[in-house]
Amino acid sequence: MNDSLNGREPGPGVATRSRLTVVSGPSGVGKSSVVGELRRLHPDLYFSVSVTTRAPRPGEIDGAHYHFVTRAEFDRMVEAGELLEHAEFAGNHYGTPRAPVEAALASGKPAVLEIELQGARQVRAAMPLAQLVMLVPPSWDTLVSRLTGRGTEEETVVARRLAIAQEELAASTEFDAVVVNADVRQAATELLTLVLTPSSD
Ligand SMILES: Nc1ncnc2c1ncn2[C@@H]1O[C@H](COP(=O)(O)OP(=O)(O)OP(=O)(O)O)[C@@H](O)[C@H]1O
Ligand SMILES: Nc1nc2c(ncn2[C@@H]2O[C@H](COP(=O)(O)O)[C@@H](O)[C@H]2O)c(=O)[nH]1
Repeated sequence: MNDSLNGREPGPGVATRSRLTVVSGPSGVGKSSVVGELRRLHPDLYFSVSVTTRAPRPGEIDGAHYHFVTRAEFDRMVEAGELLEHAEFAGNHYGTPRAPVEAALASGKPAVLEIELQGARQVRAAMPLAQLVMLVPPSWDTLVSRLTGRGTEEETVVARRLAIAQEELAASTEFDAVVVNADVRQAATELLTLVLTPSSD
């Protein structure tokens, strides 16, 4: 099967081996850190910028870290079918703009999404040839100290995210690959190999 559009038929002249990789994993495991390193290792990949209703953290830039949108705008995008997947996570809404991902894959560029579990499941259902990678911490205590040490969320939000983290880690068997984030550079190198490996179909 041709995998350029991850399960859908390509148009004429479309490159054939680009692939969508979903990077998921519990809050605080280091997804942004590892994907940031992946971008430094291979700037030519396509990295999706999500929309979110969450307020920006200090230092986050609209259009770079996220597209920060109102709930009304988020709902409009959902209604218009502009999101490839979307989910509510710990009180905020997040989604992947569809058009840029499809354009990247159609042009032959591997694309990388950094999203939570519900979204990963939606991508798997819509694009069966997408590759799902879960990033896991070396230990539960490490995850707790990374999330609390980041200092970006209040205690109640940290507790909420850790409760969800237990469910996310339990779903690791649904994923095609599991990468342990003990060292950011090492994890990004492993991820790069996965991202550049074509699907076997
Ligand atoms: N391998 C690592 N060793 C030590 N610290 C790390 C490592 N990876 C990430 N961190 C630190 O852990 C914290 C959480 O990392 P990061 O924000 O990348 O996680 P995340 O999975 O993207 O979180 P969220 O899903 O909540 O956005 C940050 O302070 C980051 O610097
Ligand atoms: N389903 C989606 N999840 C997303 C998307 N963009 C980010 N995320 C995930 O949300 C949580 C919380 O993120 P934070 O920036 O508030 O810490 C985390 O797991 C992200 O990976 C998306 O477009 N869809």
